[in-house]
Amino acid sequence: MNQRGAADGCGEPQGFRRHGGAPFTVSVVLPAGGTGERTGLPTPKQFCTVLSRPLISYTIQAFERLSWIQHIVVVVAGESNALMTDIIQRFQHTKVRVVSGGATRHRSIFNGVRALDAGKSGATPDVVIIHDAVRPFVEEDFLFEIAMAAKENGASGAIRPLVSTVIATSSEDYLDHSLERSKYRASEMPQGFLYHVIYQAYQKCSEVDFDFGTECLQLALQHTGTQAKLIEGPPTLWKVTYKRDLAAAESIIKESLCGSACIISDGSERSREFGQCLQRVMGSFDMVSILTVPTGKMGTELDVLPDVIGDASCLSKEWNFIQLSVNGSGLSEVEETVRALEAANRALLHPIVVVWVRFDTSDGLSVMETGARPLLLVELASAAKLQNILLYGIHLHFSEKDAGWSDGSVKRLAELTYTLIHDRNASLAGQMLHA
Ligand SMILES: Nc1ccn([C@@H]2O[C@H](COP(=O)(O)OP(=O)(O)OP(=O)(O)O)[C@@H](O)[C@H]2O)c(=O)n1
Ligand SMILES: O=P(O)(O)OC[C@@H](O)[C@@H](O)[C@@H](O)CO
Repeated sequence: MNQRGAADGCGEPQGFRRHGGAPFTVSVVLPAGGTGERTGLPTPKQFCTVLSRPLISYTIQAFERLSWIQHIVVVVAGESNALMTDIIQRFQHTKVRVVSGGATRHRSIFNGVRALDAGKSGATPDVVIIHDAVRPFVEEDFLFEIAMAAKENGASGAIRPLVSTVIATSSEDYLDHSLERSKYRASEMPQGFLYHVIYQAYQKCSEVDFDFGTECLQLALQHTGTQAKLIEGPPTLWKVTYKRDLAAAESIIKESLCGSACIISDGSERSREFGQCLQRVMGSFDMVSILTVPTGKMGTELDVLPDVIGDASCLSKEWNFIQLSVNGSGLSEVEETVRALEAANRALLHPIVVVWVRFDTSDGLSVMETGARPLLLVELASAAKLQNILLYGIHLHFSEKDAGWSDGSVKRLAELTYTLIHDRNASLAGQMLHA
């Protein structure tokens, strides 16, 4: 059984290690030197923002979080070098080096491969993974398979079934013949190579290869006789090519961020009961995990909340927060939650949602109706938005005379809360909605 290396005592990733065998090292080249013409956008697609973060940052994150990846070389056009350096700093990316790209994808990739040569990066990797920077959705398990297959076969590549039949056209654009689709596959990324295989392949490349080629696996076969092992990958390997793909990427990322929520009660009995009722209803919204943290224990010290927020080891990074307050002001506690999130730097990589649910049972005109409270919420939300924290308010009123909240009102509240968490609409931040 192969083991994925963990960082050794000095924090250096070990790379892969077979039982009793020598570990081998893996580094990555992310070609990102293109202009993204097919999107029709002025900004190259790898730098287009998705949920307030450049697309390339998601791809880098997919690799840097793996302890067995040693170095990540991002290859960008010369004019994007400063932008790329800023992205690395802003999103605190690690293991990343930036090198200049070339006029074509192959030229960019070769620049990246050369940058991994011993003299430049401290150690030539045994295996290099090449992955288009505009393919942000790549999972560790598949990368593991590609790297192992490259180690064992010299080269490996991701493939996917064709979704359209491939045809050959005559010089006058008539049908010449069509290919039997079942015999062909689409070549995708990631691809893996023994370092010396891809290095030699590029050294022997012709200018035609460099200027018109699109397939690294073919170069390895043609110039080094290395036949790549092909592995069918998941459908998530698709490449952002057109403008619509950016919208699709944002939708996928939003889905990945709304799988969990932390319900924070204000410690009162009513709030605890309501939190449990809301948890039950929210559970039907396939919220993967919900945690109720009574703020009563937190009091002014908030000794529990920072533990919950800061303890990323047991909490996914995608916590969303639903803060309940019954009759009390609640806004000061919401402010404490926002401060704790800021202190834990939890919104660095994606916007975090805090939904303040204020329900009151007063029969008179509550402060909410007077409009005094919403102003404070707007101010708090404006400041929070600067920290990538989206704060929304929902007001729910029911009379003490009622037996309690109706299932209908809780369901309505749950639907509204889930929508705010899912959509993460920055324009609605600070608004006090009514369930
Ligand atoms: N000279 C180039 C051209 C492309 N790429 C990179 O190769 C990957 C896949 O290429 P593609 O999807 O074709 O990107 P673009 O060339 O930018 O797209 P277009 O053809 O629409 O301009 C992208 O991450 C792109 O940035 C590169 O590093 N250097
Ligand atoms: O062809 P494009 O320049 O759009 O993108 C490059 C892709 O072709 C490439 O990533 C895979 O086909 C694998 O080689």
